[in-house]
Amino acid sequence: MALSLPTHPSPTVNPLRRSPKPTLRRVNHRVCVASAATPLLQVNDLRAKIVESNVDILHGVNLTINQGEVHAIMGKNGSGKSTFAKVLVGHPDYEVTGGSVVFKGENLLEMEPEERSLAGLFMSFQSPVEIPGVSIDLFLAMAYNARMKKLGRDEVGPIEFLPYLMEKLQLVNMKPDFLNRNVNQGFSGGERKRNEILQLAVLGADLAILDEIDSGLDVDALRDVANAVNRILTPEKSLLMITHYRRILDLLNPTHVHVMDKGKIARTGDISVVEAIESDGYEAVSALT
Ligand SMILES: Nc1ncnc2c1ncn2[C@@H]1O[C@H](COP(=O)(O)OP(=O)(O)OP(=O)(O)O)[C@@H](O)[C@H]1O
Repeated sequence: MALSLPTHPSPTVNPLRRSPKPTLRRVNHRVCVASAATPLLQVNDLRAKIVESNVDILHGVNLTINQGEVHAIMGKNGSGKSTFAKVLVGHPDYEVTGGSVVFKGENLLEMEPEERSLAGLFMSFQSPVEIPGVSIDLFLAMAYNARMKKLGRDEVGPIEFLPYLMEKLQLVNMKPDFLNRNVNQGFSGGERKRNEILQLAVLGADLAILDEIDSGLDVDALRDVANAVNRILTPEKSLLMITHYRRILDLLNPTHVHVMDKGKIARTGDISVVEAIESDGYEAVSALT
């Protein structure tokens, strides 16, 4: 890795994170850090359409996420879950047609996708891209240093970055030889998901959006990925996950479960919402609003 010499302090302390002034509270088995004033993410009446076809997909999404909360969005296929997540990170396929999104007190919709990531938003994609010829360690070092540069901080050299990377690799229970693989090339479904979680561990985020991180995983891989997410999550970090399955919810203990229907959040509750979905189906649960 051709990187400049290290100049910032211990790499085990992620310099991308800024310390809040927390007060502790307990939500659903997790000790959370309650921000005194503003929510971490405040979405109001968000509307969006597909740029190419002009088809409206989001029809007024409302959602509030505070520091330390774990939110799950469920819903029928095609209800708009992934579109919502992609609109949050600024995917160019979609145009916001109404509403507002405030992230850490700032207007998220005015930021470029890269700025959103720098501000502390991370998203895993259902189908991550392959990058032939670029090894994972090099990719992660480049991504990490790109952030350092944007933040006006010194880049990190290999001598400092590698121990930091190895620590994160251990955190997500992956073997070092994984780092020599090219990004997502020839990866199994499980390896792709683990790679996404490794990226999250290395780059850090105040709000991680995980879109179907559990899809296609065998039971052992699912438990590994969930354990890794639990180890990455600290009390002041928040998670928004999209899933169809209860198993990951049991492992990640969401504080809030939402049901999306026709581009809106149709119902919000705790894990009992999942029980209602399992016994009565989405139609019945959405119709309760
Ligand atoms: N870029 C796009 N081009 C064309 N259609 C799109 C695009 N993005 C979303 N859609 C359409 O918008 C609707 C919502 O899609 P979205 O992927 O958000 O649903 P979802 O709730 O995540 O579904 P699933 O549970 O199957 O993943 C679908 O009808 C989908 O085909």
